Amino acid sequence: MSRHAPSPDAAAKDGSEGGGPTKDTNPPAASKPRMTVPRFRARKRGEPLVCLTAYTYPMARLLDPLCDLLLVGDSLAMVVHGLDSTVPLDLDLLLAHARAVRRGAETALMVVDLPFGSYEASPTQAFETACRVMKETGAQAVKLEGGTAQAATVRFLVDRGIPVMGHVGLRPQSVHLYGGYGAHGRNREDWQPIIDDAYAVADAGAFGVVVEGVAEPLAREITEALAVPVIGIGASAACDGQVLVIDDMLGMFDRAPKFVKRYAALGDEITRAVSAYAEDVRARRFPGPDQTYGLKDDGGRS
Ligand SMILES: Nc1nc(=O)c2c([nH]1)NC[C@@H]1CN(c3ccc(C(=O)N[C@@H](CCC(=O)O)C(=O)O)cc3)CN21
Ligand SMILES: CC(C)C(=O)C(=O)O
Ligand SMILES: [Mg+2]
Repeated sequence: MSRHAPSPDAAAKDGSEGGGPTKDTNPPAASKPRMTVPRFRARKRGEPLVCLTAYTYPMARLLDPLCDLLLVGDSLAMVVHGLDSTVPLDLDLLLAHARAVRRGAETALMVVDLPFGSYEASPTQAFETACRVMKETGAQAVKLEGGTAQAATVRFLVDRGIPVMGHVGLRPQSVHLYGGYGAHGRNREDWQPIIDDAYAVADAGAFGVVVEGVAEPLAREITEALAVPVIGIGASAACDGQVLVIDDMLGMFDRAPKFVKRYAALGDEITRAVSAYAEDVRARRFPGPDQTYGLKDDGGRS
């Protein structure tokens, strides 16, 4: 199976991560052709797009055959590193996770968030950061938060060959401006700036737009208006696809947003497994005979 094919390495700068030749695409799997930006864009109003975040190699391996898009989200800061928001996330830390994900992402479209402070100052700053993402991780696209205010930057990157996803509505990097992670657009008089944001990034050449934390009728209006896929998170089933933070939907993160559906309770499962291990160790039940080396000439044991 393609899952067990050798995993090509992305362009890691240092030899400590396995080196390997520089490749920007993996060989396509037999059953699932590699998702590309044009294929993704062509799914507008088609079969809904399945998207999830991934932060590590083993998780990327598991999700890749099941998803259209894997996002190395800046939610990494909160979910994996225990920070209070995405604001402090360090670019180099994100790049290291993105390189790991790239090794497990064979067919899904791989997108990496630009961290807070790494792109907002100018199109040039954004281009320099996005270049590092593309060259050092092997990602196919970047995502950045913002609408009208970032439209010139989106255009600048796309004109220079870097595919961009927009992210409008609830923008977690602006948490301190809003004072929290509340939903947006729950009153019709608040809709226009969000609609303007979505149009602005799409007109600037974004191949898709994440819409987060908005009321259903607004999500529907944006989805119907844009010519590119709208990926919702806490934004109703009206969108062209959905994205969730993987740890939230697996029940591994205890501060998951209210809009998350839990498809598993892996946190509980880990507690159960580790409790059983702890009891076994304390009772000297583990390791048992099957997990113990004997002497080579001892007969039954290996
Ligand atoms: N684990 C995780 N999942 C996410 O979806 C996610 C992150 N982290 N980090 C970055 C942002 C932050 N997100 C969040 C976080 C919390 C709520 C939430 O609980 N909202 C409450 C209101 C809270 C408030 O008013 O401050 C709600 O009822 O919608 C929503 C989105 C979405 N993103
Ligand atoms: C959930 C999504 C859209 C995201 O931006 C993230 O995980 O950082
Ligand atoms: Mg993000």
